[in-house]
Amino acid sequence: MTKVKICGLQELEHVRAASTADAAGFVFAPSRRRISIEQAAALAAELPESVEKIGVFVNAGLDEVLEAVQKVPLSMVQLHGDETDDFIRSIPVKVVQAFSVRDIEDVKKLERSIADFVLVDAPGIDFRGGSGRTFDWSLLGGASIDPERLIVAGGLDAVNVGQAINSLAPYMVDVSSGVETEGNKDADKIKIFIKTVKGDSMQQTTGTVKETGFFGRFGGQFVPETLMKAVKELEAAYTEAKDDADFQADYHKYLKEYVGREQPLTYAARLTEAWGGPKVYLKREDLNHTGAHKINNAIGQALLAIRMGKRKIVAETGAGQHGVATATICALLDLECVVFMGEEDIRRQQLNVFRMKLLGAKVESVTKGSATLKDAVNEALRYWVTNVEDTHYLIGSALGPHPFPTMVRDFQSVIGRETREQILDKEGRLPDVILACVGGGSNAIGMFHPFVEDESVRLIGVEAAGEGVDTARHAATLTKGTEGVLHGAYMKLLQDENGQVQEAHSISAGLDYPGVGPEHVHLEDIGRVEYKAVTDEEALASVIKLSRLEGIIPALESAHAVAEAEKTAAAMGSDEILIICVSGRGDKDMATYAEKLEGLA
Ligand SMILES: O=C(O)c1ccccc1N[C@@H]1O[C@H](COP(=O)(O)O)[C@@H](O)[C@H]1O
Repeated sequence: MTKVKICGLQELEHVRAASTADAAGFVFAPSRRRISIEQAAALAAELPESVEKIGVFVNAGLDEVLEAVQKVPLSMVQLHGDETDDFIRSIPVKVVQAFSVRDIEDVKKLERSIADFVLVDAPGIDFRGGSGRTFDWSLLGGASIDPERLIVAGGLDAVNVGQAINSLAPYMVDVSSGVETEGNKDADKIKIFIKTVKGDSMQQTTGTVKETGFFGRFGGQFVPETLMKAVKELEAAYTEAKDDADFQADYHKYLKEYVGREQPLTYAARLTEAWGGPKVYLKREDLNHTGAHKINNAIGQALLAIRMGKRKIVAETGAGQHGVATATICALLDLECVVFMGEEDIRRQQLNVFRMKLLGAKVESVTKGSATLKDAVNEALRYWVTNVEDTHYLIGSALGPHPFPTMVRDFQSVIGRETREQILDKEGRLPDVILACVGGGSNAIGMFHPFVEDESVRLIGVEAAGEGVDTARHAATLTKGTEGVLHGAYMKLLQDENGQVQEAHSISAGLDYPGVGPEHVHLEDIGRVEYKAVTDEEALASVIKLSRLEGIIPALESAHAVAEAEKTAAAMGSDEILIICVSGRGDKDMATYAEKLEGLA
């Protein structure tokens, strides 16, 4: 099992919290975490003998290192400076040599290390280490280093450590900033980190939940132990609620009286004429209160949270539609609401940011990674880990650990159920083709689910091809992704050969997620649903078409489904029926349309 080191300890309370770790680090180098040899000795005395006591130095004199080894006493020494091989040989205990990894040249250097262990870290900012930043783990892909000598550090925390272990299989993981709050060590975070790695790492969880929440081979509950209780509690609460007539009545009352359901299935006469093929119908999720399908799910989960006695909600948002839906429901039901949103998405979707604030939600800007949806999910998960007792994570798509993908699908299935009844009513038969856009995949799974058993109905999910699926800038997870774990579920995702999650791109903030809901991956796997990809440019052209032909300005996400529908319709006859799910309206995208569409129009 991977060992854990908690570094930068300065106070007794935190030393105690770290007593179940395998190693404790004391920083003697220039740092805000620096302590004296005497202080380290007093703290080390409180630790069990089995815990390694590691001193961190940067270009210190040999006398200082030897004094610390003897007085603390230290069982290992960690060197972050430019220490020579002779210096390393002079140290009477095991030595960890740290390397900042920026490029392949750094990897070559660490391969030559004579130290007992090699520690890989991100380059420091103010000091030689402890910056809280991750480095590109894939650089170690071809490195000739025995994993039994490898210690991984740099920006680790309870959320990403599972992925670090899965990618690099190191001897030990080392954390400092990731177990701090506002620059100080946090006893809860220390315990959570240790438990995540030792008690129930992502790898170990696999075995325990094989039976639960899988769609074929996909899904599951790949979460740290610290979230397992909350996930199980949610699973139990949802299992009970979904069969409870009162809960269902309440949920449907809000859908009718607050969201404004049922939404029409509009016959698109001019689009039908322009495409010259099948009869085209539009399922009008754009008419929902708050402007998109997201509210169907937000209401269901908020009611469930209240049923579980949780009155605080955390959510992530990409385009802002889920954030607005969540903030809306929280205002309505008097729940506290925090929404994490990538800085890049905040820039693209300012109107929705203001809406959320106006509704009383706190919007937290996420600057890590690509500062988009996946990073917002990471931060929301982190927040949930530390506030799990009184907070429900109201996830916005059919993603995450079981029961989220099933639960979100069920709450969104109102789309497909209404559509089914409406088309039978209007045409007396089922449609030939249904299309919906897929980011995480919630409007699509809600639309498809009631038709999955109807083999005559062709189901097409449409992903974002961004600037093209053969470029590096797309979000076509099902088309180009490979299998792996992301945000608690086994799915398909955009990752490199070392399991590093890649950045997804789409002009549409709601589609640029590098994974996809596990049920979609299963439906593709068994050949029930086809998945296609549409570029930014094609989606923009469809915005113009739908606006001019039907007087409906779609959201950028929905425009992807319209673009693919046009291609599909070209091969269909006039006796056939095609339905497009218009998942949301374009108000939120108006700034992008104003910027991009002048030339095209
Ligand atoms: O923690 C410090 O302040 C520090 C200062 C100088 C050298 C190393 C230091 N700490 C080491 O840095 C890495 C990564 O820490 P983080 O989790 O990214 O904050 C770790 O090995 C610490 O031992």
